[in-house]
Amino acid sequence: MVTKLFFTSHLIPLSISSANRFFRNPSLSKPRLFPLFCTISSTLDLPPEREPPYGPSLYKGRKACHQQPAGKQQRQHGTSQSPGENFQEDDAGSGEEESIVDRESFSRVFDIAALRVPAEECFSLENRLRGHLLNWPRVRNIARVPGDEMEDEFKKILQEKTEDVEESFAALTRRIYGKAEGDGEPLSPVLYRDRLSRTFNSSGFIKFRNLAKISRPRKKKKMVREEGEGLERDKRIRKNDFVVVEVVEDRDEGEDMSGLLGDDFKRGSWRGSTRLLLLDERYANKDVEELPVAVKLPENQNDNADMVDQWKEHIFSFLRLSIFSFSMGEDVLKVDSRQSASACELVQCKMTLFYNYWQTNEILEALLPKGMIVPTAFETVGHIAHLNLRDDHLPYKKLIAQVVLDKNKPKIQTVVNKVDAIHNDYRTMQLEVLAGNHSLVTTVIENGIRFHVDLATVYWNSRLATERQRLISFFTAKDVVCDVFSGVGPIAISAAKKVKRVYANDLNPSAVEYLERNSVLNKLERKIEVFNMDGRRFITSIFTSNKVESITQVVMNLPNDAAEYLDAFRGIFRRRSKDKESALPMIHVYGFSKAQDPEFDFDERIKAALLEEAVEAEMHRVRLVAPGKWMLCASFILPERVAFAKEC
Ligand SMILES: C[S@@+](CC[C@H](N)C(=O)[O-])C[C@H]1O[C@@H](n2cnc3c(N)ncnc32)[C@H](O)[C@@H]1O
Repeated sequence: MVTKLFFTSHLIPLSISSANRFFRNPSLSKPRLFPLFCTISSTLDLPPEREPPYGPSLYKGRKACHQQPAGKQQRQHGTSQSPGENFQEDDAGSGEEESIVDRESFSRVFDIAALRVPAEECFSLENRLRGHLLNWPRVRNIARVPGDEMEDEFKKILQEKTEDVEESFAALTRRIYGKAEGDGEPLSPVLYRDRLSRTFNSSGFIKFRNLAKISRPRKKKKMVREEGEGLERDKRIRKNDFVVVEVVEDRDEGEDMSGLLGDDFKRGSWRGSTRLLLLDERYANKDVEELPVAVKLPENQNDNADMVDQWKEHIFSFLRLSIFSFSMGEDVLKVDSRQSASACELVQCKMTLFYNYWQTNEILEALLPKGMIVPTAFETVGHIAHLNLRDDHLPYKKLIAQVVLDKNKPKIQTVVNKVDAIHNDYRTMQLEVLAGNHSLVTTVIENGIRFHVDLATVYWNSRLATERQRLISFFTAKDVVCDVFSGVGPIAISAAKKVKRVYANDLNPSAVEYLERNSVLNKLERKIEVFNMDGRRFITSIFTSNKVESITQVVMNLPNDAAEYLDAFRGIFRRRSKDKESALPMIHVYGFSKAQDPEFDFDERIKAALLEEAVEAEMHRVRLVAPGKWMLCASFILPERVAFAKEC
């Protein structure tokens, strides 16, 4: 018999005395490494004036009680374990590094009321109860618990008329104990295998080669047995589970039938397959009478105030608590005469939300000192998340990185932070790996093109993807492109897909190596010629070679200095006759400006480098790279006077 259990209020804000408690490895929580943690008094206390928020929150619920490590030993001996613990060990078992965040401390248990309803009716009831069901992000309001599914064979037997109860039960026994020799009843595959394995000894496997294979039970999902608060439960917890719903049942009542039909057996199974419709948190621990009319009323009667008596009648049929009883002594399955196909019952549940449930900001808010801005934004380059931590975050950098990693796996495998501003010629970033694997070689897909990148040795900026697309959209199939500062080739290779030919250059040997690799990777190596030299030398040599006549577009993406390389274009055509028809190339040069009028400022720099006033550049603001600092792209046709200048 299912009974309702009532709990006292559970909305107790948790008080955690020190963030050190969130560290799994005690050595990492030492003040030596994280000095500021010692000063944190409480991260999960709500300010007194604030109500606990509606919906799931780390400020609400009970903390799941855990049995600390000894884990593996306990499991081997079949003793109890907490969900959070199992969840973490599953992770550890899958080869993950041990986390410095104590994930278990983020498990929260909430009391929830639910209607246990016949499986086949749950969707229509879900519709009908809309507005009264649990509406928490990412939590389905239809829940399943172990033992809620009845096998078709049993269902068939139970559907048979009750007069034939003895026969039904005999059939059931035959199926369970395999006593069906010669009576024509097919055994279930499990019983069939069982009988085979009992019929043959180990050498018999030779005769039935597949027997070993079919007899081997499928790898079971880990079963966890937990004992706590006077309740006993079985449940499966998969690695990615972030919520577990358990029905709270009174263990003293009725017979303990677990084990009779397998570990998942529960009394509820006998009434057919069921599902739980989780009711809104407002209805937790409420008595039947306290439930809203809409939940209790039969359909189409919601607005009829005179139907109170009918409601009451309905409540009793709706919330019937006893459906079947099972008499072991008589070996007879008795079906309660009040059984109804649409019987529902109100049950109390425990819903546990695990670490995986909470979002990055919720976890970091709990971990970091009060008032600290929570860093949640990051850039991604392939499998790498790139944080830009502020100075006050630095004492917590590993913790922050771990949470970012946990919350963004499997896409993110490595979390890094920029150690210093970019100073070097190759524009590479000094990165510190904070969490995850230490490989900075990754694959990025941009506009359908794959690039291999080693962030330790080459430049890459995913934020420029749109700009690169904009630029390439101007190119045509007739163009010949010259990329002076090409890096690993995001512009050069994308352009090569569209244009006639590309000459790509970079000073950084590693960038050039990746550029070549990426050309091959994208099967464009025949259209790209790669150079490894200083940009100025490259401009001079390419324009004095016989390739010059064909170059129509020049890209100069080195925003810090590119404008100052423009002087290399002075006199590049001076050995040519002006009469000879040669197209002057279009130049796209990038630059930064902090000026009030960035376009004017950049234009001045271009004119100064070219020693030419008559430059008609079209300016485009690419993005604001820092407050008041713009990245710009100036596009102009190389003035004839510059190209044919006699002096350099
Ligand atoms: C801002 S990155 C741009 C790379 C590429 N265009 C992109 O969008 O990713 C500038 C590139 O110029 C290269 N570089 C720096 N100084 C150079 C020079 N003097 N000559 C040629 N390349 C240079 C760097 O190695 C770097 O790869």
